[in-house]
Order: sequence, then structure tokens, then C-alpha cells
Amino acid sequence: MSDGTVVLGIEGTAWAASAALYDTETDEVSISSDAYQPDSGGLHPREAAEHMREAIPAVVEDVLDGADSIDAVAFSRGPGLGPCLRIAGTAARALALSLDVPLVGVNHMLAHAEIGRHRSGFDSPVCLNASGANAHVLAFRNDRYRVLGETMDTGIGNALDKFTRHVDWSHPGGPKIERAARDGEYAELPYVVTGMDFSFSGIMSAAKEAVDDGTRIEDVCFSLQETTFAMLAEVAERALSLTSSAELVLGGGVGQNQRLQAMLGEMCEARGVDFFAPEARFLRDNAGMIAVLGAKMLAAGDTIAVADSRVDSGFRPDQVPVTWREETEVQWGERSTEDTLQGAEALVEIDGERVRKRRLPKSYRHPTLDERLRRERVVLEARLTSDARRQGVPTPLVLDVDTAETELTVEYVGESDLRAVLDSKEGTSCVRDVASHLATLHEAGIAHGDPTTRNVRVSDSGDDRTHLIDFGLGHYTDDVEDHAMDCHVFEQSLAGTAADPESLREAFETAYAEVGDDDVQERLRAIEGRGRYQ
Ligand SMILES: C[C@@H](O)[C@H](NC(=O)OP(=O)(O)OC[C@H]1O[C@@H](n2cnc3c(N)ncnc32)[C@H](O)[C@@H]1O)C(=O)O
Ligand SMILES: Nc1ncnc2c1ncn2[C@@H]1O[C@H](COP(=O)(O)OP(=O)(O)OP(=O)(O)O)[C@@H](O)[C@H]1O
Ligand SMILES: [Fe+2]
Repeated sequence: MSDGTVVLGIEGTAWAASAALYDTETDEVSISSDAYQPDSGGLHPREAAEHMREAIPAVVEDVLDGADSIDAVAFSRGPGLGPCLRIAGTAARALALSLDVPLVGVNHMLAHAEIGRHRSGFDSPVCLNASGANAHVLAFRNDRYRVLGETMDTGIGNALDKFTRHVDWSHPGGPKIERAARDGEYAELPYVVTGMDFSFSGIMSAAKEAVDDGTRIEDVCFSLQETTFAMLAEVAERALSLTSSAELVLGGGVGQNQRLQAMLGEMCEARGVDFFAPEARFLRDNAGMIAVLGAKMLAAGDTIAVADSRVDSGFRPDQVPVTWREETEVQWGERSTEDTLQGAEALVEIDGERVRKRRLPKSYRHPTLDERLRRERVVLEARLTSDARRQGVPTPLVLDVDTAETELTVEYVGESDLRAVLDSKEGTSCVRDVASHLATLHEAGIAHGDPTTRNVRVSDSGDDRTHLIDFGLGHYTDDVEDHAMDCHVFEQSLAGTAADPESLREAFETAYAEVGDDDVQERLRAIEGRGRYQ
């Protein structure tokens, strides 16, 4: 009999009927899973639920065989397909009652994130979840996992699966795309990143059109991987830069893809960041990750009464008060005196009053895509930085642009970034400045594209104390959606970097309303409310 705690995990959010036992003493995880394979098309919720009903008892029996005692039952409360969640939830409740042990309700996406942290032993990593119905970057701050960036439409796996349905390949499509991509060459597809958010629908339409127009399917598969995974690697890199974390973990079924793992590994190596991808059995949906997080929650006393254990198909990771982790020290209070800084995109060299920003090639990206992005961005950054200044928004003076070398030289501004002063008494007034600067830009038909708390420079004194920098993801647009996305990106970065994001967010919105368009705030609410489980 184990001297530790033994937790039975149950997973049934979509396709995997899975049970697992986790023993905290040995750290061993045994998993038994039964996958639902649709006869045709994608996952049918009713059929998937039927599969849960049939398969869960057998996988539970399988892992319980030979077990001495169970201390708790942990199950996925969501997100997932409602009919599946309900059946798996009913099974978990019945087991907890019959074994007379506590029930633990686990957020499936946090389990995807935590299993990497657990297996790696990392302390406070950024987590990239690349799964079927989700794609997001998470970082822990102030008792919560904050969503620093996420898909604005479908999850990455679902996007890939929809493409393979279009070409009549059977479900799941991800592994088939990976195989076909081995014989492919690069063909251009749209690339869509705003701040740390991204979207796949435009890319998928373009990919479908490309095969319909006769582009080799291998080339489309190759380019789909190169494009969508480069986007994920880029947002992960932005999140590492924003949080100054030196650790990245990967989670989710698409995380099994070797090309994605290689790209992330290469990106991290270039930054001096440790990267960890759990074994495949912990990446795809599995009850092992539910049991492991369940054990941590149980140890923190975070159990749930059966009567309160309703499932939630739209359960977001940032809804969960995190009981099982200590708050980690944040060190970005100090002001950097270094003269070379590694941003997410560029190497920044500070030489007195001049700042030279070099967008060096990123070896993880396909060279054609890499060159296109660097060139486009240096040109846009120079133009938008100057145009914003003309509109009265404080930005650095542009001193030199070298398109061929993708280098930009600008004036040095501010004494620190906004991130470093957010929690001080100047924080609120700087956040208000950002709001009015963004509103001014929006009125002038400009979106910043990446207004995070690191892309705002703050001076100790003077009239124009708050400068916006780093316009590389910006564009000229009158679309209220783009303006609202700027606000969304800024608010997400507040959540990821401020001790009290709520009051700063209020200050931001009040100040924005004084100058900006009401439609933007309305759209901001719509963006936040978009169901991400599709
Ligand atoms: C809510 C929950 O039900 C959902 N789970 C889920 O989607 O299953 P997961 O096992 O994490 O991911 C499945 C996806 O992972 C993709 N996939 C599997 N192997 C792949 C590979 N080698 N390359 C690319 N995609 C792959 C599949 O095509 C499928 O879309 C989620 O976590 O979003
Ligand atoms: N004009 C400037 N004046 C003062 N500091 C600057 C200036 N430009 C850049 N920096 C410093 O260099 C850092 C990185 O610059 P920048 O944001 O432009 O690069 P990046 O690679 O796009 O970074 P990220 O995407 O991580 O924001 C900034 O956070 C800031 O600390
Ligand atoms: Fe999943």
C-alpha cells in the first residue's frame, strides 16, 4: 500500500474516455484510454457521448485493477463537449460516493498546462497549450493563470482537422498533416498575430482554396504547419519576453507534432530559455494529467461537494482560483541598465540617446516567411512610429531605417517600461495616458497592434511622460475590431503583469471613453465574451 496519496483521474471532455491512477509517493501515473473514432467527418457530440458511456466503466476498471486504496476522484469539469462532460462527470460522482472519498473538479486546460510543469520540475513557466479546441498562452500571476494570448476563432487542432475534412481525410487530421508535410515545400499563406492573440480561420480558408486551385496537398500541409506553428512560437516568445520567464512548457494534443516541438525548442534555445514538452501520453487528452493536478488540488484542500460539481463546457483557465501554487516573486521592479536587450522580435542596442533595433533572422521560421515578416514589420514600424507622432502621440523620433538589413534606429525614450512602474503610484496615471494615446491613434485610423506594458516607456518627469514604442505589428485601419483588439491586448498584458489589474483596467477604460469611440468598448466586451470552445 502506498504511503502517499492515490488519486483516480477521469477524463471525458471530447474524444478520449480515459482513467488514470496517480500515486504521489512514487510519482507514477498509469493511464488507460479508449479513443472515439468517428466513422466519417469530425467529432459528433452525441456519438462521442455514447462512446463515453460505453468506454468509461472499462477504463476505470482497468486502472483500479490491483489498486489498494483510492484517496480521491478527480475529473475534468470542462471545457469540453457538454454531452461528454456530463457522462464523465456522472461517473466521477458515482465513484467518489461509492468509494466514499472526496471529489476534485479539474479544469482540463490547466491540467494540460500543469502536467508540463509537474514533469519538468520548472518553477514558473509560460505554458503554451496547443490542443484541439483551444490554443492559448498562460502565465501564473496573482493566484490565477492569466490568458496572455489566445485564438480569436477556433483551436489549432480543430482548424487542422477542418482542413483535412475538406480534403476527405479521416479524423483526426493533425497527424496526417504532419506526415504529408514531410514531402512539402513552402507556399505563402496569411499570417495573423495581434499582440499575443492570433486567428486561424483566414489561413484555413486560404489553404482550402489553394488545394482547390491545384497546389500540391503536401505543400499546403507543409505551409499550414510552418505558418500556424510559427504563430504559436511567436506568441510564446512574446509571452516569455513580457513575463521575463526563462521556462516554457507545451501542452495539448497538437503538442505531439514534432515540427511544433522543434520550432519551440529552437526559439527557446536562441533566447536561453528552458523548454519542456511532456511525453506524448501526457500531451493528448488523458486522465493522467487530471489525476496529477487533482492530487495537488486535494493537498490544498480544494475539493468540491457533489452538489456543486456541475460541469461547465465553457470553463476558462482564468476562472480558476489557484490554490495549489505559491505566488512567485516578480523581479521586474528594477530598472535595467543593460545596453543590449533581447525583445521578443528584435535585438535592441542602446547607445546613449540612440536605440538600434535589429530584427535578426529567426531560425525556427521558414526563411521565406521569416524574411517577409521582418521586412514588412520594419517598414511599418518606421512609418507608424512617425505617423503616430504626427498625431500628437509621444513616440520615439525615427532616426534611420535600413530595410535591407531590417534595422531601425530611433531615439531613446523614457527611464523604464510601464511594467516596472505599474504597481507604484504613477502606474494609474500612466495607464490613463496609454488609454488616451490609443484612443487618439484609433481616431486617426492607426492600430498599434501590440500595446503591452513592455511596449510603453515611462519618464520620471516632463509633459509627455508616456511613450508608445514597438509599432511593428501595427497597421492603418478604421475597423473598430482592430481598435478593440488593441484595448484587449493591453488589458491582457495588465492581467499578466500588474498586481492589481482590475483597478488599472477600470482606469484604462474610463480614460479611453473620454477620447475614444463608444463602439470600441462595446466591441471589446464582445471580444472577451466570444466562446472559445468551438
Ligand atoms: C477541451 C478538450 O476536449 C480538448 N481536447 C482535445 O482537443 O484533445 P487533444 O488530445 O488535446 O488534441 C486533439 C487534437 O490534436 C491533433 N493532433 C494529434 N496529433 C497531432 C500531430 N502529430 N500534429 C498535429 N496535430 C495533432 C488532432 O488532430 C486533434 O485536433 C482541448 O484540450 O482543447
Ligand atoms: N526607443 C526606445 N527607448 C528606450 N527603450 C527602448 C526603445 N525601444 C526599445 N527599448 C527597450 O527595448 C525593449 C525591446 O524593444 P521592442 O519592444 O521594440 O522590441 P521587440 O523585440 O519588439 O520586443 P517585444 O516584442 O518583446 O516588445 C523595450 O521593452 C524597451 O525596454
Ligand atoms: Fe485537451
